Amino acid sequence: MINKINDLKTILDESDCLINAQQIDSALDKMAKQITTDLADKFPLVICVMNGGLVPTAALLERLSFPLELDYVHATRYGMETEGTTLKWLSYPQTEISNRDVLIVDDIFDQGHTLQAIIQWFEEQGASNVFSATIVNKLHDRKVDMTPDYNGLDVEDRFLFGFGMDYKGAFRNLKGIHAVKGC
Ligand SMILES: O=P(O)(O)OC[C@H]1O[C@H](OP(=O)(O)OP(=O)(O)O)[C@H](O)[C@@H]1O
Ligand SMILES: Nc1nc2[nH]cnc2c(=O)[nH]1
Repeated sequence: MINKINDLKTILDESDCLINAQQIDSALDKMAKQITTDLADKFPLVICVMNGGLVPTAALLERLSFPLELDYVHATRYGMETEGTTLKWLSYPQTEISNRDVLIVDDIFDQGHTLQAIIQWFEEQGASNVFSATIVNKLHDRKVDMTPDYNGLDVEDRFLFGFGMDYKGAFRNLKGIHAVKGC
């Protein structure tokens, strides 16, 4: 365990902080304004995509002051790895979805397979509209054929952690977004 903690400290020390807490805050403020304009009268069902969506969802929710409901899905494509594989669903929402306006919140839009599959599932359950929001969009050309309705910031194509995103399970708690040295 001591070795693991020391390794993680080295990863953090050697990382590059690409986006700081203030930049995230102002991106969230802008997203919340747009979301309020679009959804304030729709009593949306906000869906947190666990685990990475936990911190972003909480940060977004405290900026939304209209009636909404909250639920979550737990789906993972990366697990403890830095390369994604097939999406594993670990938990489905309990709230009735048909005829609801749904807003899915996640930390990152990377290749987009996770968000695309989750949106498709909600559409199949009869949601009236499915919107999606991510804090960061990674810039590369390996994407699915869709983009989130709301995105905070674009970021370079490196392995990221912080503000919900993990490095081998750690660092979801960081206020900024960091990139692993050399990745
Ligand atoms: O756009 P994609 O290439 O599909 O990747 C994005 C997804 O990857 C991460 O989840 P992960 O599978 O690591 O699970 P986690 O949320 O528990 O970290 C992240 O939280 C997104 O849900
Ligand atoms: N932690 C983390 N999860 C991801 N899922 C997809 N891309 C990333 C990334 O860069 N970092």
